[in-house]
Amino acid sequence: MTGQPELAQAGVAEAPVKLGVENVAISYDETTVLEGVSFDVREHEIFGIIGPANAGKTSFLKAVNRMDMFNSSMTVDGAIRFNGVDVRRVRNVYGLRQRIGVVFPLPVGLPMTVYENVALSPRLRGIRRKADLDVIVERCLRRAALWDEVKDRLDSLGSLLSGGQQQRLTIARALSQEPELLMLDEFSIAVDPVTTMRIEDVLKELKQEITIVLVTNLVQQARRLADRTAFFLGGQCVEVGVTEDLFTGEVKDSRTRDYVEGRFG
Ligand SMILES: Nc1ncnc2c1ncn2[C@@H]1O[C@H](COP(=O)(O)OP(=O)(O)OP(=O)(O)O)[C@@H](O)[C@H]1O
Repeated sequence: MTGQPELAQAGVAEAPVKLGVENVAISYDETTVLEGVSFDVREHEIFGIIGPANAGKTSFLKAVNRMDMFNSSMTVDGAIRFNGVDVRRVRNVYGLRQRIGVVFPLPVGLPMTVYENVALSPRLRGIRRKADLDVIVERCLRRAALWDEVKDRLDSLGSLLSGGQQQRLTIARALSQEPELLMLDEFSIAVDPVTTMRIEDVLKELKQEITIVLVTNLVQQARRLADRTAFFLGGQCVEVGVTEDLFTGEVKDSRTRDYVEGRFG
């Protein structure tokens, strides 16, 4: 757990806890891939999670989003509280997922047009007027730094866009849910550096409105964006700290310094 001075330094001290993680362990069948993970993500914080492959980062996001429901081999122990309520006690998982948007590394385009990909969620929320949907679709596509490239082909299938465009479409789709918490898993894997920077700018703006958990293999991306960062390694959360501290050597565990300095991973 992080102490209050750290929170104050990261500028998130006063914010309520959005995601409370307590002693979480995740296993697939008999194999434990993550254990003993505890931290709080505060409202309007960008909370980074860094760590090498197989550290358990994606599994953690899946547990928050209750994907264990669809994978009988996946077991989650401990508590993950969203707005104070354990996600495993939430009956309406569909409703939970509306409030927690997730963008996974490889784009998963729904077999729909660009427009419908983004309009689907607002429609399901009951927004029917075309003019209202148009405004939402444009806003989400602009925020995902995609509007200029697709504004003349909104009726094309999303699957016909390039890989990087599809990735941005998944971001636009996640934003169209108006989530309270947005979790991004290596969103820039298929996106060029210029577009990555544009999306990073959007995330900085978005944190005024929502909370963001950012899993990234790019440690400098965590440095640019995250208020606090957790370092996962080999299925454990080695430490949580103010991001800038982790990059200036003020670490509790020397493995964190070695990782951010590129000595392994
Ligand atoms: N559905 C699954 N069934 C069985 N094992 C899994 C499953 N998903 C992940 N694992 C295992 O869990 C461990 C952690 O994987 P996870 O994807 O959570 O790590 P990660 O830190 O996100 O890695 P990367 O950066 O490579 O995406 C790995 O050993 C992986 O093989």
